[in-house]
Amino acid sequence: MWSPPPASQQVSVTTPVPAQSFRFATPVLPTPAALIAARWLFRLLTLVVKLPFRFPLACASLTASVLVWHVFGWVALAVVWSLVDVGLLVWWRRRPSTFRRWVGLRVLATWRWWWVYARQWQPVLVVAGLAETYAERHYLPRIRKVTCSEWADRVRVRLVAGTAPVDFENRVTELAHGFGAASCRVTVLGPRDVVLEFPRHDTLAEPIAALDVPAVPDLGALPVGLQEDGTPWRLRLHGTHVLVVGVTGAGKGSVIWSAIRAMLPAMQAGTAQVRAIDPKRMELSYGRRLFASYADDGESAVALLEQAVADMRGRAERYAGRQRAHVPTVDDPFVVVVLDEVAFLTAYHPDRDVRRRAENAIATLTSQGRSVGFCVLAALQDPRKEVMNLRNLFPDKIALRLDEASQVDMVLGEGARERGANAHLIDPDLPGVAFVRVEGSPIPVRVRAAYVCDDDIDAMAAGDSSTVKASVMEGAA
Ligand SMILES: Nc1ncnc2c1ncn2[C@@H]1O[C@H](COP(=O)(O)OP(=O)(O)OP(=O)(O)O)[C@@H](O)[C@H]1O
Repeated sequence: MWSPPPASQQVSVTTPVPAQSFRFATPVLPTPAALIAARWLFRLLTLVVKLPFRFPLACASLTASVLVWHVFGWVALAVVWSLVDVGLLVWWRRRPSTFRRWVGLRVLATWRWWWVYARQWQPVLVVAGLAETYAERHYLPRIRKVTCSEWADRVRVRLVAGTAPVDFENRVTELAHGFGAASCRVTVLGPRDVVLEFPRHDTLAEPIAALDVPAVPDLGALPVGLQEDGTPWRLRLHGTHVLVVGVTGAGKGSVIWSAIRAMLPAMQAGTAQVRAIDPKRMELSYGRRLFASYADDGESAVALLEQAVADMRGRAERYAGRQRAHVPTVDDPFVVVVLDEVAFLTAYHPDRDVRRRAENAIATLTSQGRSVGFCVLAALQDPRKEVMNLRNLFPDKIALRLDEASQVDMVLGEGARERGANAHLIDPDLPGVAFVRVEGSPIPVRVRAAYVCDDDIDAMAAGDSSTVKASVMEGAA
């Protein structure tokens, strides 16, 4: 006997008809072989046309070689190439730096483009989640160019339309590991145009000796060390406040001393002065003679801070309605209050009154001192709010080696760790290495402070010592 199919038995007459009751499937048609061949031919032609633009030197050499061989024979070709080789050898011996720039680094870039990036591009990007899919087709960001500098590879990338550079910024760790580099930095050049920078070796692995003292210090850009790309790391003090954060032994002292050293001629001329607070009595006491005032216990530190606040207010009153910016002079010097281990005053001091007064004074100086020529340069081990709730009053921060990953964003601002500022992973054997944000760029830069040893501080304190004089002359040159 006939019985209805089981499915129809389950559907009641009142059940609404689902929207998907009819499904249209895209018909699958076999692509004609001629079309596939035409497509491959088109690709080949595009490659042939693009090749001379991409590798002009290699294509020109190949074409010239073929012509010489065709017209004059293989002996002539061998002679020409021997002469070229001798020429290159002479160039390399006589001008190694230009040879390296024009030949060495270009050959290296071609090799790295092919061996490291082109070969591994697809797997690394797919696994890192940077490949996009739309209408069942896969889209990959495209490598436009690979160039090499002395220390890093720069891979210029064209993004897939509809994606953003932040996708790459959030995957810097995956990219660095994927391409066998220690780190990866993303720089945005324009719409859909980014550069990925992969260091080939650590340029900051060796300690940097104390830098030459500049003859005329620029208080807005004091040389205190080197950036990862080998250019000077310049620290701005005039018009800002700086917080240096790092665990014990991270090298906070080297940042402070490098800044003081770079200001030395201005201090000697009387247009800048340093007032130092040194609760540990280990860091700044050594160069005590250099400072306009010095304090090493709670009471005297608070007195020093309150005096700075009073001086700042006096200056602000004089300037009111007459002058909007501070220009360092002997009468109105630029004042830097250096505070080693600021948490001693704001969190650890047993006297509550000292803590409260210190916090008030630091907050007043950092919120009102910039425009009248007062700067606070403070060092701190633990950046958590319970220890130091004034950290947001410091516009510029330096992250030396930190204890925990979560502290990176506390110091350098949100997103810094995602953009590659792995301050918690800095090698303990590299004191003085830090991440900073330089003006005008959201990308953290890796830097290393120069190490100012006790002899350098002695020479600085002596003032007229030959060491400092010599470096002043070199700086001027
Ligand atoms: N820039 C640097 N380059 C090379 N070595 C450095 C550098 N800075 C510091 N060091 C070395 O690391 C040691 C510790 O540095 P430093 O005292 O400056 O650290 P710190 O962060 O101030 O530590 P703490 O908070 O305990 O005072 C120094 O004695 C020195 O040997």
